[in-house]
Amino acid sequence: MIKSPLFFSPSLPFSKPRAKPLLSSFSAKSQMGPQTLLEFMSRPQSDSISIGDDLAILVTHLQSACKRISSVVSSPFGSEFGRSLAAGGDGPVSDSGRDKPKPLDLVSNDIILSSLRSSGKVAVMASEEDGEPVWLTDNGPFVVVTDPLDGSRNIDASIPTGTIFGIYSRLSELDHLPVEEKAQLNSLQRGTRLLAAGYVLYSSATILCISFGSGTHAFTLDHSTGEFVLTHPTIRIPPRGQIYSVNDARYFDWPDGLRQYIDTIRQGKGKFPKKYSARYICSLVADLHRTLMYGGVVMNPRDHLRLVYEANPLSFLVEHAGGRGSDGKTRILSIQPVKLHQRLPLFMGSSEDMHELESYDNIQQKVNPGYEV
Ligand SMILES: O=P(O)(O)OC[C@H]1O[C@](O)(COP(=O)(O)O)[C@@H](O)[C@@H]1O
Repeated sequence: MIKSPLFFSPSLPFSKPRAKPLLSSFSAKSQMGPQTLLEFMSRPQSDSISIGDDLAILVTHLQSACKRISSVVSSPFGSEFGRSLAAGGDGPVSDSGRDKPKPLDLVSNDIILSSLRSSGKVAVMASEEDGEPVWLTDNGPFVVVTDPLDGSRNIDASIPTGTIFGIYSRLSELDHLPVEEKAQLNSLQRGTRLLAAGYVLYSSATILCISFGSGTHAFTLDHSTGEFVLTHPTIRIPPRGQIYSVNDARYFDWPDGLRQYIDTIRQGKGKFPKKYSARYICSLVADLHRTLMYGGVVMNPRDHLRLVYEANPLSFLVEHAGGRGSDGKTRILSIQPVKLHQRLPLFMGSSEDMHELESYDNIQQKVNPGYEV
């Protein structure tokens, strides 16, 4: 049974979540209305997987953090508003080859960090916004990897953005190591070890998509109650789509294999004899969400996206929806990370489309002239 309170008070200005005391109170089937995320977590996922109280508490804190981020990104007062909500405000970030962060990235990072800290369940958080992982508490059972606000380069144009997260068990066999070392090693676990992963899409709707290792499920934020409610149970990505998603202004920097693949499916000459359409938002969570719904492939063929907190959590979701995530040669989840901000090409999508794409062999873009937009 859960002993600690499930909700910390996010004091949202526009919608107040109805605080409910304990996860155990959700174990009975909801009598009215759609199933909330809390109710969902109180049920066994499958014969082999049930979500323990500790993990449910952590996810509850994470979803509260994402509701706050949702308010921040949609606020007319922008980052000033976000700054006042965030626990620690912004601050200097060391550059270890990462892109220059925008203010709302930092605000979102602070919100996530503060929610993980107050959950009491997280030993270490590794974020896109921090040069090194942050150690939180020695006996926290979990490790969280996150990109707090992906796609923020487009935020001034109100393009959808997203939070990405992955949850691992803390490796207790490393407990004796110095803090910096165990923080690093805990954060560099292979994707196959993920316990859960998810994203939150901030778009016309705020959607939390999550997998605990048995199916991928999406919940939509009901602004009238402040609850995420189950709207897309057990998502199955269609085995074939008719959409490819890539920044094809880079066509002339692509290797032959990728060009041939795109040329072929555009003309309807691939294994699926229909002409494909292109869709590219340039916001990874939004492009992936559409791909999960409609099928097809979403890709960034150059070494740009990060293995630990982008490719792994998203590939976990795709695999549990019946699709595939790859770097063009290797299954993403099987790659051993060697550094926190490691970048790689990323291809995800419908199983048959991915199979066809990977059969072209030479699809990873090695040329990178340093694009400015
Ligand atoms: O410039 P490209 O290669 O099209 O990359 C776009 C991708 O970069 C991202 O913006 C992430 O990169 P940043 O973290 O540098 O913003 C994704 O959301 C998007 O899919």
